[in-house]
Amino acid sequence: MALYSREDDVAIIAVNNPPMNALSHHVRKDLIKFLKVAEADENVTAIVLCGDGRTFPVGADIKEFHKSVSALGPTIIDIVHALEKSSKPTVAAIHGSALGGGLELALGCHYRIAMSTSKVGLPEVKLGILPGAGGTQRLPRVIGLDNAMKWIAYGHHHPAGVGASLGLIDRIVAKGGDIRRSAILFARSMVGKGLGQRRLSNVSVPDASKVEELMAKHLKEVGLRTRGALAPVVCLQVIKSSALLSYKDGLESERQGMMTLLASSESKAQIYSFFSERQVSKWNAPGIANHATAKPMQVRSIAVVGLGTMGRGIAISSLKAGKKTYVVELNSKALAAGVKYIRGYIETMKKRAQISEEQAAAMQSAIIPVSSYNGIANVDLVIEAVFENMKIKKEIFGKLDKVCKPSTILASNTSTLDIDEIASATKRPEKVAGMHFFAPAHIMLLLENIYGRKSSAETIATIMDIGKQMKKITVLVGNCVGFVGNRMYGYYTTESVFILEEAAYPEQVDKVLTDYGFAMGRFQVGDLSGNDIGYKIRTGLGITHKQQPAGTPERKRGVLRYCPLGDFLVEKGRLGLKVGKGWYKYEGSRTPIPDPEVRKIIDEYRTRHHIVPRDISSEEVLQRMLYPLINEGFKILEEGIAANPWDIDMIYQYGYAWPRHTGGPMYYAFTIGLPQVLKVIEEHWKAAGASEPHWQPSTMLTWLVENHGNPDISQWMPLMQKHKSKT
Ligand SMILES: CCCCCCC[C@H](O)CC(=O)SCCNC(=O)CCNC(=O)[C@H](O)C(C)(C)COP(=O)([O-])OP(=O)([O-])OC[C@H]1O[C@@H](n2cnc3c(N)ncnc32)[C@H](O)[C@@H]1OP(=O)([O-])[O-]
Repeated sequence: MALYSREDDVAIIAVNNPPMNALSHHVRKDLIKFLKVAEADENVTAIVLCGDGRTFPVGADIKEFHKSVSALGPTIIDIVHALEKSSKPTVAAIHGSALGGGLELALGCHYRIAMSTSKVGLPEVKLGILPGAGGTQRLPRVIGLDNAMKWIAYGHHHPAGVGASLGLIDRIVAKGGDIRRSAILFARSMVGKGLGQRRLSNVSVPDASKVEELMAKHLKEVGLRTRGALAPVVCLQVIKSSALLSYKDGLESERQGMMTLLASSESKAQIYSFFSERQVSKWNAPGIANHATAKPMQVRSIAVVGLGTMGRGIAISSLKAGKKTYVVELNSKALAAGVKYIRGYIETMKKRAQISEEQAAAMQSAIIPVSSYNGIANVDLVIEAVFENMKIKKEIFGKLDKVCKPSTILASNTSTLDIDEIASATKRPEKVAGMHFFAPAHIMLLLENIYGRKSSAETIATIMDIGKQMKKITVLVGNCVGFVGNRMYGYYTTESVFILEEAAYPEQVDKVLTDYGFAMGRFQVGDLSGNDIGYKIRTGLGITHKQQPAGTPERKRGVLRYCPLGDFLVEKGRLGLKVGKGWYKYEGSRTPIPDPEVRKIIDEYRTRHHIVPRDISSEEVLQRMLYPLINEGFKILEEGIAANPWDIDMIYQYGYAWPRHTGGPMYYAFTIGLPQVLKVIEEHWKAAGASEPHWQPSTMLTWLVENHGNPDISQWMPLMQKHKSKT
């Protein structure tokens, strides 16, 4: 709802719809009603619009989208026009954030004042839509076309001070000031000053003459930065109309753009992503604990064992979260190198104004270098980040168990290994868990937390809480080889080399993936992370080409199909970007260049095995790259390793750069339709049989299709649970 009050001659209309003052239908009704009251009251000379509680309105109510209530009048644009039309000065008093429809309301006001700590922006593009309450037409009239294109096409939130420098905010109230009081005084001072030019629909766009040039510039940038997404392009086209058409016709173009985007699968995927991102923090470890009941332990200090690339990043994340951070290397040279890197990184963040001087000083003084395990006996949490080797990890956990106080939680940053086996090296398995960070750990937003069979509720709640304190998207999953992310990714890479054998070169596969929306294709990613990583894993499994006894068929490992092309590359020194050659060659930059040498390796291999390359469609490449991963996702849900499909999707968006506008692998499957996905998987399974088990259809996928067709993604788990409880 909204509340109406008077301070002498100034009317105050305050939105009161916790937690974020979203502009739900009942709020919109109140706003129109109170504006009429204020307009009709001859004792009112000015009107202040504000938000109660945490913030000014942060936009339309996203929960109403794709429901009929979103279109029920009054709409936000009706309120914008009522604010603008008012014969009395209207002032938006912004504290917290004014975003989306909230900022559009503020743009309807004749004046805007804001706290210096506030944020403003039109982030609709991140929901796959555009500012649909006049924002595309009104913002360019205030801050110019160039800035408006940047703000709207990328959807960033901007400090109020930046808004003030562009003329969007008329006055800034210093931290600690009283925004409502300032707005009342400001509104009163504007009475009788004339409102003509304060009504944005009367004003023209300042840099309208540069429209074509700006359009070309921004379309190019958007193409590179948000590959394959429709909303940024439609946003730009609609903003363009603000320079070319009347305000009224521009609004019509905005309305049409909004209809197109609202109907797109992209906006549904983005809205799903918005809620999924928040949903993952409401974790559940079935039979052990959940977010509502389990209490985290207070963690004041964290020790990071191993200062390689991962350990350094984890230590920086710990310092950023304000923890006393012990950094551990038994070798003094390695310790010094690690500490030097971490200290240098903090200074760089300070220079780039990413952190303040005080924060940098606090982080520097919270680093405690240690060269023996005894030095970390009293820490609350240890995160081990040494080599991916079970024997070494077990040795370390055994030692930590002996020296650390009984309450210390011991976590491993393993990306694939069995947490229960690691825990078995200790006498405190209830205090052992996995915390799988993604490189570089201080930058990547994903944290995949793993609970073991014996992890306690408190241990799980604590690692989830630490993820939140580190400001990561923290997803809880169960224990299995590769957990969720890498277990699924394994089949993505497996299938990619099968495609090379049969039909395509790396650049052709990668192009299909970048056209789909990935920033990089699978082979470019391989080169970037180092092809030797996969090679080491395959060596650990004893399956590389060189490890086989003479006479082993090159394309088989037991009954399984195998493709050794990746092995050949590494054995020829083509480790990837770091050595200037891998699946591609690199000539002094990170730009991948298709390499005739690689084609030769593939061609010779095909000739040796009498494979005649065939034409392959982009559709087949995409299906073969993505469907095995989706199929494995269903197996992961079926086994209870992930509690919900959105857990998997968030892991993929934040850990594997899955294009957000398609929602993630599981949501994408829902968009395509589960029956269609299953049909393709079954065809491959029929053709490949037991030699390619990743095509064996998941029981859950099959059951859902046979019994429910393509149920809404929110229903997958409830339907399965109901079915299981009956059988
Ligand atoms: C159909 C025709 C329509 C035409 C008109 C179009 C008008 C307009 O152009 C479209 C829009 O405004 S689009 C909107 C443009 N605006 C945006 O995109 C801004 C969206 N919001 C945000 O980005 C973040 O919430 C903030 C940065 C504001 C705060 O971050 P923080 O401090 O980390 O807090 P938090 O954890 O994030 O949120 C707390 C709780 O609030 C919930 N909730 C939040 N906003 C909501 C909303 N608008 N709605 C509903 N709920 C919303 C959130 O789900 C969570 O619920 P839970 O049940 O507790 O999990």
